Amino acid sequence: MEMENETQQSKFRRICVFCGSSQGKKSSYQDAAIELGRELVVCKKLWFSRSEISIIFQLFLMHIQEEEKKGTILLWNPITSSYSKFGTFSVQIISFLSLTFFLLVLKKSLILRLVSILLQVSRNIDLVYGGGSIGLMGLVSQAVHDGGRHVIGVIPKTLMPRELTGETVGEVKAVADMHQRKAEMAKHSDAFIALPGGYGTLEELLEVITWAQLGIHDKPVGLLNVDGYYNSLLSFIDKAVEEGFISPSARQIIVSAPTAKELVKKLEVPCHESVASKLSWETEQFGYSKTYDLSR
Ligand SMILES: CC(C)=CCNc1ncnc2c1ncn2[C@@H]1O[C@H](COP(=O)(O)O)[C@@H](O)[C@H]1O
Repeated sequence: MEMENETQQSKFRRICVFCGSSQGKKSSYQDAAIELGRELVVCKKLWFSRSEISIIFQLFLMHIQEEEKKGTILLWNPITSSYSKFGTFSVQIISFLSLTFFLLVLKKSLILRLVSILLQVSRNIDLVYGGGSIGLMGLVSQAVHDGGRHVIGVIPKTLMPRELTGETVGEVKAVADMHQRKAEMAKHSDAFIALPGGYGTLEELLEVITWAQLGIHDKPVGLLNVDGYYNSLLSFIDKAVEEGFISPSARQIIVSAPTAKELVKKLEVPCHESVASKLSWETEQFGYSKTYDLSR
């Protein structure tokens, strides 16, 4: 039996999340931020690998053999209407039959459903974000931190006073300004996700899309379209494609989904090809002497 996709372990080590410094009016935005945080930490495992099945049955067999040695396993004999002890041969027959039953008779979907209820596996993705505990930023960072993953907040020195950003969980990276913040956030991440947000979120999102278009990085960019919040932005982008301002291949840079689970799953699949040749991000234009290579 072919077990595709044997593991759900993520290919991403760190994801950068852009989101509102406000919580938004609907509770669904806040729920989505928490759900995204949890999704980075853990996901339901949907598959057993062959080696795992074999281990489970070995353990099952060992358990039955132990019980059989103790003589605690009794078999109901309908002919004599009495219980008799379970022999080693019976143990082997039962183990063989149950294994065959599991692998050949039970439907794959049923096995998967059972397994997805029973098992959880870590995604183990760390978070990079704008720092602070205000708005959706606070909710997503707290969820990742609570899940035991590393959180890196990148904050410009001028925003560091707590009354502006609130208490930050995890590691704080102080940077000179907003430009350096975006470069640092991008450099330390393997993918980007935008939750609902305002000007700041839009600016950060559009910048990483533009960088992908220019070939500065080829990291996936996801839009968490909670309750259709970004529908009008997506329509506008489609209009720009129609009118010839955005190329159809550059349109593919944005991957969107209504839930965190679907979005992270979509991002795991290689999505956009490098739209332009790879460049190194020269930040001299912003007054830095250092060259940032965003490809990590
Ligand atoms: C001075 C002031 C109003 C500070 C508010 N406090 C903030 N602290 C940290 N990052 C922020 C703050 N406001 C906006 N940002 C940045 O802009 C994004 C959110 O902006 P917005 O709420 O979508 O538009 C965040 O990802 C973050 O990178």
